[in-house]
Amino acid sequence: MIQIEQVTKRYPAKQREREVIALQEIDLQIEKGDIFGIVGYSGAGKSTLLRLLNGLEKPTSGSIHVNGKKLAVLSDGELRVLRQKIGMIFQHYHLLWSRTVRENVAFPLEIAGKTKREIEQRTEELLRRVGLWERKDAYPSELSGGQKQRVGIARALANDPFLLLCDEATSALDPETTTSILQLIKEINQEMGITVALITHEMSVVDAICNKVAVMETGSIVELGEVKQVFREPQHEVTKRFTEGLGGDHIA
Ligand SMILES: Nc1ncnc2c1ncn2[C@@H]1O[C@H](COP(=O)(O)OP(=O)(O)OP(=O)(O)O)[C@@H](O)[C@H]1O
Repeated sequence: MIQIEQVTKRYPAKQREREVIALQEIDLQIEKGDIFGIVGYSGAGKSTLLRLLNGLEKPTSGSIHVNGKKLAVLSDGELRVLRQKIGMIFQHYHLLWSRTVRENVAFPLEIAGKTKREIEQRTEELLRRVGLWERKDAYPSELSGGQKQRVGIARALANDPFLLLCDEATSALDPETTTSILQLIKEINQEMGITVALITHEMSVVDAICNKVAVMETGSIVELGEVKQVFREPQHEVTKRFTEGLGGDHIA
């Protein structure tokens, strides 16, 4: 589904600052149905990789194919259509604070030009799915962190994405809420067949729901493979540090 080949991303030097090589010769494949974890410390290049995946930025060199289409050759219009089919959730939710829960979920449907009736139906369906229909008229400021992330998830699913990108989606949540949000992401993956790519600095998140993992350090992937295998025999120092003391609370 996603093929990343020899991708390098450089940010040119600015006054007094040197050029940054955010990603260096990255090779990565994400297959349909994966819950793919990308883990690394701050500055490793995870967010840059996510921005390249949804076409927000272009690689300096190398190629990215999504569903067989090379991103670099898509027109702005084609990229926009593709991006409607890529849902995204964020650490700080990025909700519209002046809109109710229902209106937040309706927003991407309005942009996609759906009819009022379609929007009403789909919004109700999604809010019921994430367990927030009762709070449909609340404003984000009236919700807990976990509830806000459920709104974010419902909004991300609005246009039937084939891919869900999660940017530190549970990093602002307490452990119990984290477990329930990860459970929901897992269910979405299994029930709706949506492929998930998530970035995190917490190996416990990878442990809980991912089947594959890439460990990043300073712009490179230092370890890659099936989660079980990587956890059983971590090879790289960074992976060893990340996997130390993990108990293996996998969500089935
Ligand atoms: N727009 C930009 N211009 C210049 N440098 C950038 C830009 N975006 C990212 N970088 C640099 O690229 C490197 C990788 O950053 P990135 O945000 O991808 O890492 P990360 O692993 O997501 O870290 P964090 O977890 O802190 O978000 C860092 O050195 C960062 O300073």
